[in-house]
Amino acid sequence: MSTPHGADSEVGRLTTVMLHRPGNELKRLTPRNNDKLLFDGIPWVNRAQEEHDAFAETLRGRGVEVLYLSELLTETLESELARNHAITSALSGLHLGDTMRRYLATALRDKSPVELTEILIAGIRNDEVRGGHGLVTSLLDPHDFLVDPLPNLLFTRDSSVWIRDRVAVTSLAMPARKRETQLTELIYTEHPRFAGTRRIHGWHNEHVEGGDVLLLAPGVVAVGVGERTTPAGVERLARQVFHADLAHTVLAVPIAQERATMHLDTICTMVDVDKVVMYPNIAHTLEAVTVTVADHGSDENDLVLDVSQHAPFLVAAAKAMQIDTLHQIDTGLDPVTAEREQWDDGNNTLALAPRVAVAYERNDETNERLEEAGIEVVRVAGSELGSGRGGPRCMSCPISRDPLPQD
Ligand SMILES: NC(=O)NCCC[C@H](N)C(=O)O
Repeated sequence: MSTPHGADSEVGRLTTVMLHRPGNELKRLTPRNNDKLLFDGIPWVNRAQEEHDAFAETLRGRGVEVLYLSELLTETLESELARNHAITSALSGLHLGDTMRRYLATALRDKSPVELTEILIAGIRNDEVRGGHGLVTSLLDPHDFLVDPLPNLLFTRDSSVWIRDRVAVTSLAMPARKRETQLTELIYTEHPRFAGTRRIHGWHNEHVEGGDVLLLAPGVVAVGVGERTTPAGVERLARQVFHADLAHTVLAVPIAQERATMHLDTICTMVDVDKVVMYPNIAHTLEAVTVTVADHGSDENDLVLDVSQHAPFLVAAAKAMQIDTLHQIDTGLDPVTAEREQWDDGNNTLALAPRVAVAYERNDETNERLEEAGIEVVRVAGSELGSGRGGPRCMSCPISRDPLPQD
């Protein structure tokens, strides 16, 4: 029997989370490729691992079961079907050519689940391959990747998101991250722990990234629309959650298409049932479009959506959540500190329960604001982890949260 999983809020007591401990994929980053691979610097890998281990230990210390994506993947790859599937998808890139694709397919089939996991995550560089040489490899640079490394797998938030008892495998927008969802989809499809889990969305659908999806309250889902999640992505997700009866309201929240605000959770996260920590420099201009069901129709595509005018985000959110006010706690102190701490993921907190949130220790002012508002701040180090531009929420995919207590 598989364990029931799922979450219907951002702040219900966190019981199980999926993390990815950064590994050799981070050692692939160089000053030549870090922009393309979506890192703002070259992390010191050992220190990043220490910081990540401390983060995981903090969660365990609070009673959270920590699952590692790489361990789930290795267990998944015990199945020959899953192994073949993983190899075929990893080698589907059109840059490989038939000669190298054939060579790698044969070579990878001989690898153990542990070795294959490592290769799927850390990638393969042209100069690391002994056979299969031909036209393509002689024209590629020795440092070019035949299979791209996945340094952003660290941010498990983005490649899948649980909405009630369903998991949405997302569809990542940036080329450097596309392969991540091949792995999450495989885990959720083939790993025995997730047997029987029903899925929505998928990597072949319109772009939706987990960092844009906030479960504001049971039945209310906010979705940022900007650099990553597209307008068509939020429409697809809305159709699916309404059709599966996972929510009654979706709030589509336009955010600036910039790196600093790549996901909704870079500017706003929940720390209590009625409190968000939010970037004040945009708080007053942030808007939302409220989407509900006008007619369920006979299937997902036939469902008719009711779409409101744009309204202030905090007002639209409170209305959908049926609360008087969604309170805002500001990032930083003054606009410049706020900008610095927003960049360093001051907004990107991970709630462990109502009024308990994990945050990067470096964001002194934001953490003080949170404490003044009655939030327990569980501080973790992120000097190296932060170079990928993600904080505690980005680095965690909640697999189970307790339902919120009824009052
Ligand atoms: N939810 C998040 O904001 N995730 C952080 C993703 C950072 C990663 N380097 C990226 O650019 O996609």
